[in-house]
Amino acid sequence: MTAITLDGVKTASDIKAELRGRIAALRSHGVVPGLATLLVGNDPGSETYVAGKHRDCAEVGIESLRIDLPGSATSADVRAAIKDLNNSREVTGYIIQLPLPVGHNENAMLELIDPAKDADGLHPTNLGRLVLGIEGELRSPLPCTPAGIVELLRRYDVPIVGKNVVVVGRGLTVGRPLGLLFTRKGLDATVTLTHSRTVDLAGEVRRADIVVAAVGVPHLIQADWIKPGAAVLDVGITRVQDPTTGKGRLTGDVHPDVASVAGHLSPNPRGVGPMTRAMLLSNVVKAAEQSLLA
Ligand SMILES: Nc1nc(=O)c2c([nH]1)NC[C@@H]1CN(c3ccc(C(=O)N[C@@H](CCC(=O)O)C(=O)O)cc3)C=[N+]21
Repeated sequence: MTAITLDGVKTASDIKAELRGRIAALRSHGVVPGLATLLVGNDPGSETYVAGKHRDCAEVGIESLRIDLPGSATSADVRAAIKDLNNSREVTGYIIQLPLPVGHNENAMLELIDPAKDADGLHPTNLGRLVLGIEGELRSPLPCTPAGIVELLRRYDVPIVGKNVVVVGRGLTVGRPLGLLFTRKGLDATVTLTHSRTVDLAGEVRRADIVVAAVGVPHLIQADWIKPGAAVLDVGITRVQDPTTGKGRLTGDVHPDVASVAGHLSPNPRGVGPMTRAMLLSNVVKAAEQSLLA
């Protein structure tokens, strides 16, 4: 038996097709959604992701603006760029590409984002609304990777209510908000949030109906840890250099043999990554729709 592939590229493409119509409607009401990215330094991974976000915007009809600061930018420079983005009339939503180079206080910078323009859902107000469980998604953007994971499961009819979800990793952008999202009313999963000090990780994962691996340790999740038929989402990405060709390659957190045990498996790349980008677009469109109602 081999797992059903949770195809992030195809699903993201379906979502983009749906968004195109909503963006056209916004434009006909005089609202032009615009996404900006703020990138500091020149980490090659971050450059790739930012480029992808601008390509996606062009595909669906969202204007986009790219602000790139050199690695030598000071925290005052970053604060000034954030202030400009908050004040810009063209920018209806934006993200600060993480991680920022060492020496910058990421949480302090995230707090400076206008919560109404927070396309990543990482401002404390929006994370707070996630904790409070304020319903009506128009009210607050959800962090893109958690939202993308749930959307991918939904579109493949993977049941969530009452299921045991084991999340591996407690990071700000994935694990921690995902635990909050899965336990919301309506999703109603039972969540175990594991991390580097978890005593028996394999034992925890073995109880899971849904496993989300978001740690960035190549092939950490082994086939014999997986309950037969479980859904497995591979989120972590590590850039590894092929020893023979010297070419860069992406490796996920899930061992390839998991495909013979799992019921559903998201590949990596082409799984959660494209969904993350689709949810970013969705957050921008929702915020623009919200501005029409306000
Ligand atoms: N403020 C902020 N928001 C983020 O959402 C955010 C961030 N910072 N920092 C880094 C992580 C990582 N992330 C990815 C997005 C798309 C792919 C993606 O599209 N990956 C392609 C492969 C791309 C490639 O070839 O490198 C795929 O999975 O098929 C991956 C990872 C967003 N993040």
